[in-house]
Amino acid sequence: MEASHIQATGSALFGKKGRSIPCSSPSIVAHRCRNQSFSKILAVMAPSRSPQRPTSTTGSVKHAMTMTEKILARASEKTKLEPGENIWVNVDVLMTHDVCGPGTIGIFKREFGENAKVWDREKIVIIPDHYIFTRDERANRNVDILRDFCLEQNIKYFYDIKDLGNFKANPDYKGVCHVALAQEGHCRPGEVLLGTDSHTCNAGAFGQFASGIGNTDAGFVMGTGKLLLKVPPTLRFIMDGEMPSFLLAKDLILQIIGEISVAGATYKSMEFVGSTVESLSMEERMTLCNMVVEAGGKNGVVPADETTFNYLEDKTSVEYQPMYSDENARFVHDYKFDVSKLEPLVAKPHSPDNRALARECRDVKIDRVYIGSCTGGKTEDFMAAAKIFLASGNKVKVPTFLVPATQKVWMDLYGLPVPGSGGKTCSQIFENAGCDTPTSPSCGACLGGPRDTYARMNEPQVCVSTTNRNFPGRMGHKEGQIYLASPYTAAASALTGFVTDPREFLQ
Ligand SMILES: CC(C)[C@H](C(=O)O)[C@@H](O)C(=O)O
Repeated sequence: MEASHIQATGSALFGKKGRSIPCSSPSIVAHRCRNQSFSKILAVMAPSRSPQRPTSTTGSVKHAMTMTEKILARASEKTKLEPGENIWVNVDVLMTHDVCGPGTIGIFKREFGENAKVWDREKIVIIPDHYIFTRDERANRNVDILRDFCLEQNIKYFYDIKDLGNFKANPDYKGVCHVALAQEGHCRPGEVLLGTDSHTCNAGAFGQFASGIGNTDAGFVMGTGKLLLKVPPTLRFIMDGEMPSFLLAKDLILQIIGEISVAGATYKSMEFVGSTVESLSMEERMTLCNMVVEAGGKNGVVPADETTFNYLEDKTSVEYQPMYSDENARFVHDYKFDVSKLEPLVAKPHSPDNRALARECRDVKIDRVYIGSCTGGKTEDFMAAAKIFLASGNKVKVPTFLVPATQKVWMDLYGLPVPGSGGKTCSQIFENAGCDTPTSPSCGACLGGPRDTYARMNEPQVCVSTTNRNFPGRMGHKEGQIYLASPYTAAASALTGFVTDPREFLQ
């Protein structure tokens, strides 16, 4: 098979329990390596910036490729390809949710027939998450349509919710699809994940090619497992320098989008490298990749490393093969950042590239704070907010809404001790600070939703939010004003009632 050339020197297979199998000759080496320790193999494999690291290359090294190109080459059974080429890609995972699932299913049935079977019942992941806790009948019906379809097709991964009154009574229910995909082990290096949601790019944090697609494309994938894709050229973002204690990945991506604009990466891959990126946790890498689409990017990728493999260790038993850019791969442009010099940022209304320093917006009086969504509703996002509340010891001055992304995040808020708090959980710290009680996990008011959605902006208010978009009307009211910010900045702003630089509380 042509694709085996891509697996040459320095690439590796990872499988059950995180074992890596360098595959310069896959079958032979896989066997030989079984006795090596995990850490020893990683020393050869992990994409450290040391010059000794062998880059993964194509069979011939004559045709250097970026990691995105390599993933797409493998998925299209080619040895090489060029940006701009149209290729048929074999999809590893297709994700859909309650907003786009019914449309996708409708197209699948129309094009393939009422009695057609999906291409692979184990590769389709269906996650109700958007408009869940609402009395809106059409929204409720969307979830029913997903349930009927999953039953009919015997879909293996359907994270259902039936009891809307108590999310905990639904053990299968997860919450926000992008976070659930990661937590449930569907994000794997070297694979192709397509989803009917623009923030599907979130999974690029795992070194996966992950991109949002429309319902028509998704209907086609559902029937065939394939999609015609144009190979994107790659922009590289090199982030070096020690990350100051008052910054989070949200600041990094707001910095980038402010730099290149909301159209700056249109139909391009964004590859994030550098010592700062390597130092980020998986959740922080997700925040970085999640907002790639806000710069127009087709996908974002972080090279998989020990942090990735450790995260995946207890989450998947599927074998995967990380891909890494060749040393002489072609990048359209390199953007370099000294992260040690950056400051906390916000994106002012009404565009994610309307960048400003948080400290320069101290005169902006706010009405509320929202912490949640695929971008800013993960466990570490809440831990960060709790750190600020703990440091201040004061109460919030504006209503502060907390929407955990998933059921697991919700449990973490009630179960994990916040470092340096003497054993307090996030939920206790939030209660002491006077925040609203963390609500049921879902996309919540990130994109407005039906009028009865928790924390929806039904008035023309000003909100500091850890979400991803601040377009007019995004969180409800069309005259609402949204300042996108990190969880640090959001918590600091909640404490003062103005847009606030978190250094006011962290130093
Ligand atoms: C509903 C869905 C199609 C949409 C998206 O694709 O991004 C939503 O998740 C959003 O964040 O705006």
